Amino acid sequence: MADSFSLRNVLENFKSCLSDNKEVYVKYYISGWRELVSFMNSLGSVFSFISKDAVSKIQILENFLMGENGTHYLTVQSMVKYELDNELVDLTKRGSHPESGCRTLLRLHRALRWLQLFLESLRTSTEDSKTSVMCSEAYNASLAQHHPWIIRKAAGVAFCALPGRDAFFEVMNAGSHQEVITLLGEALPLISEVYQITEDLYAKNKLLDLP
Ligand SMILES: CCCCCCCC/C=C\CCCCCCCC(=O)N[C@@H](COP(=O)(O)O)[C@H](O)/C=C/CCCCCCCCCCCCC
Repeated sequence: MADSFSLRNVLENFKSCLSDNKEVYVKYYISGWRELVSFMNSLGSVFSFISKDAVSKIQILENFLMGENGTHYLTVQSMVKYELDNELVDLTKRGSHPESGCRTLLRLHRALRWLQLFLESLRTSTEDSKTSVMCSEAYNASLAQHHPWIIRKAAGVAFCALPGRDAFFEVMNAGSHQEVITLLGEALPLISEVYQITEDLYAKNKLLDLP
């Protein structure tokens, strides 16, 4: 299991995500995802196909942020404005901008909804709740509708390999079960706010169905 992972680090990144005027910093958004991916990697190779996809999307965004136009990628708001103003987004079908920042972040944004639902389910779970069931219910209510059959099947198989609730709480590395639950209660409003701000921005700009 990952020694360095801590739910607190995830919380800190999502806390740092929002600027005073409620813009979402790309830097902390992808740092939050990096933490989560390191956690997922510690769960075994059955999750590799998921973490590879997440890492490649994180990397695309990091490359934009570190690139010559990086100042436009400081926040999700500035990225959307820059890419739309400069016609850098494939809006209806994939073409000359297959890996725009907007479409790449949208994939992680949809996964953030899964995370929100899964963590809420964990927070309110009881001793006999099953992580595989919680994970799969969260997935079916969010990401699944954007995935083809083959990915849904593979994800279902991976969920069955999740550790039980007690082991899961242990690897979150945030103290006793009660402390983990308290921390989840602090993290969830932050994650939800980042999710909602991004959702509203994408909806306003008609970007929620980018190919
Ligand atoms: C606080 C600790 C507890 C929670 C720990 C959660 C750790 C989760 C870490 C990462 C989650 C993975 C994020 C996955 C992003 C998927 C993005 C996506 O939808 N990609 C698909 C579409 O991309 P394009 O083809 O359009 O470029 C792509 O096809 C997906 C491929 C891989 C399969 C994705 C399955 C997603 C399942 C999400 C649940 C992860 C379960 C982990 C359980 C700990």
